[in-house]
Amino acid sequence: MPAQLIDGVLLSKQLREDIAARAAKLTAAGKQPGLAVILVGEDPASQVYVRNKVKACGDVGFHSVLEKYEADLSEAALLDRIAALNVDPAIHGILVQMPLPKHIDPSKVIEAISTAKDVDGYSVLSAGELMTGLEGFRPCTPYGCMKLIETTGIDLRGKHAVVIGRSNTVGKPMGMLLLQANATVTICHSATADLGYHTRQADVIVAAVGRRNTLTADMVKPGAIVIDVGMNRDDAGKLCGDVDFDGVKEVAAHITPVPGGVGPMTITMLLQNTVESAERELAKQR
Ligand SMILES: Nc1nc(=O)c2c([nH]1)NC[C@@H]1CN(c3ccc(C(=O)N[C@@H](CCC(=O)O)C(=O)O)cc3)C=[N+]21
Repeated sequence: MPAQLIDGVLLSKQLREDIAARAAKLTAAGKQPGLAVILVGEDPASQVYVRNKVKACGDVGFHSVLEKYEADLSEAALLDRIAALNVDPAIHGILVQMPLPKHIDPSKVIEAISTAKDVDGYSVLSAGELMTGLEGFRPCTPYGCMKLIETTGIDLRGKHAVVIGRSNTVGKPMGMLLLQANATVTICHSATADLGYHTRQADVIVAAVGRRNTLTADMVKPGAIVIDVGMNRDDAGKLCGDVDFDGVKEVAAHITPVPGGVGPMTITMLLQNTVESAERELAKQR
């Protein structure tokens, strides 16, 4: 296959070694990094994700707590738990797994998390910090995508990057990070008239739609970098991304697989944000 595989498992392993070393230092200084993960309801996919996050914490020497609640937990009770975790000195990151049950307003919940512990980077303030280039937590998935792109050694300055998808958690922050790296950025979405017209001009394509086969080989310029954020199931029930991997790998120069690409990096950047949060906390005390 002409395209080189960008291996998110390998990169995660390398980055997690550094995170573990930083965690060990913090622990020795009496400030072991701590992550609280809150899951409301029994969504089976969410159960798997939060278990992976908690396991990853253990692997790098973090303290972690997994709080599981029934789907009928009240919004007020959830907000109370967040208020307690906000002032818990053993906790440096708070992650409320999305999606939440319908009777809970996700935006109220996200904004209740102390900005200093918003390791998902989902709050309005974190979004503003990203947009204005201030220090703060970057959303884990787009942040991980940037790290994956960096491994190619290709400088994004002056390159044309096309993001497919405009969600608050991936598409929009992805556009901002690419812009900060001096790329020329186009954000495409469901109302884009001719998606292929845009993607064929792209040096970098980030597909974050949630629909398989959104990006096919005829839509890709030879030599492009293709990052696949999608998490879908094919007809056989196998995990697949938004990109027609088998076709696109013959055209692109670099491509991420699903699984083994963006997914593991999302968790790695969550760990990185959490260790950074603990480091900032320690620096404040000194
Ligand atoms: N507050 C919040 N923060 C999140 O970061 C968040 C969330 N809610 N809700 C759901 C999405 C989804 N997400 C994934 C993370 C890792 C993998 C991952 O590790 N995927 C593996 C495969 C896992 C498998 O085999 O199922 C891979 O791509 O190789 C997937 C999905 C984080 N999310």
